[in-house]
Amino acid sequence: MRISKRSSRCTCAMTDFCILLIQIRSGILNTVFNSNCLKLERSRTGHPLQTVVLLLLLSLPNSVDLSHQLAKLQLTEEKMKILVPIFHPSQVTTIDVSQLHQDSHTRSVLVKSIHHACQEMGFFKVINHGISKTVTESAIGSLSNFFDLPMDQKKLFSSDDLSKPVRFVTNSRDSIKLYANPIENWIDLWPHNPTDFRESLGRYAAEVKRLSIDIIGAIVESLGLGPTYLRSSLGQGMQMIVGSRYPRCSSSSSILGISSHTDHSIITIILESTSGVEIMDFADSNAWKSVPATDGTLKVLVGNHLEILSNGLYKSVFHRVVPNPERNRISIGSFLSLPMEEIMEPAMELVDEQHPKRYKASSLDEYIKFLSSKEEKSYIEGLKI
Ligand SMILES: O=C(O)CCC(=O)C(=O)O
Ligand SMILES: [Fe+2]
Repeated sequence: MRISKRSSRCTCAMTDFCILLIQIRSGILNTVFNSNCLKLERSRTGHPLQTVVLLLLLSLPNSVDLSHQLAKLQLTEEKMKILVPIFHPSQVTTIDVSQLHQDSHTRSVLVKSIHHACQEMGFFKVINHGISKTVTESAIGSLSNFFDLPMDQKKLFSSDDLSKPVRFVTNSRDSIKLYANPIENWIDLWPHNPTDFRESLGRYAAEVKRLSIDIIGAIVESLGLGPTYLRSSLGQGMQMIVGSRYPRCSSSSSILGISSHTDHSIITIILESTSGVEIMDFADSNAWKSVPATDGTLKVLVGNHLEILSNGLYKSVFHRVVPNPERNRISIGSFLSLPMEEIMEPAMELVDEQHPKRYKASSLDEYIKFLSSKEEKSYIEGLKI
């Protein structure tokens, strides 16, 4: 393993607090230098890592055999893992959903935070969202039991047709897509093995749909559109549930669970058994940063159809998934959109002479057709005017 330093001058003293951004991919350690100064991020436990990392880096000539250095410093894979960059907690907005229903002042403070998070980061976390641990744990548990089934049973749900309401796919992860709203239209197509699959996943799907509608209410308000904007359509909106299992994979492997993409939805809500989501920080030279999973917390991501609605004020967030080196990772993404044929277009209230329409109208149906085409441009790029 070899590394070349872009700058050999480090202006930091050993005692300085700097942030070192290290990414371990393809067995290569990339150090990112900022203003000629090593930047050192706090570990997940909150302890600065400058001693160990600066010892490592200050001992490096321009090009060194890093494995040897790591061995010398006894930097095991376990220790290296905590060096993957994470968003500083102060950068990540956490919305206490229970407070959205308190007095109007409290709501408007939260709506402002949501506006900031959607505009600056493209995602936020939610706590006190009203979905109980029993519901989330049994959804994750049933899904995990489904993935444990022999491949021939899971493959009963495989298809080349991307528009199938239930579709199992196996590649760098196992995943199953389930259309989920209105649930009575689809649930009979879902797997019935394990026997509690429909009940556990169905319950979670219903609760996360309610939560999504609530959050979209606050998001449209944050755009100045009034909290009931879209609401009547969303009740009948298309909700896709995508359950995934990412096999445990060494952190030195180059395999990604899912590569960089944006979601088609208005918003996506992610429930996960363990960390793995990385978000592109466009305020920091498009660096990939992880957003560690925390118990009881869900992640909310801005999707393409919200980018369209907001006329580009909120951008759909680039994200990817990195497998966990210690255990399999199970996640459940809930993607809420308007009903299949209904078009999403920039809100008229956000379009004027200074802010001309920046996106063509598009429906979910068109997105699915787009997926089946071999178009090179991304869906959202193709809609830009
Ligand atoms: O597994 C996850 O946490 C996210 C999955 C995802 O980004 C997707 O299915 O679009
Ligand atoms: Fe995604």
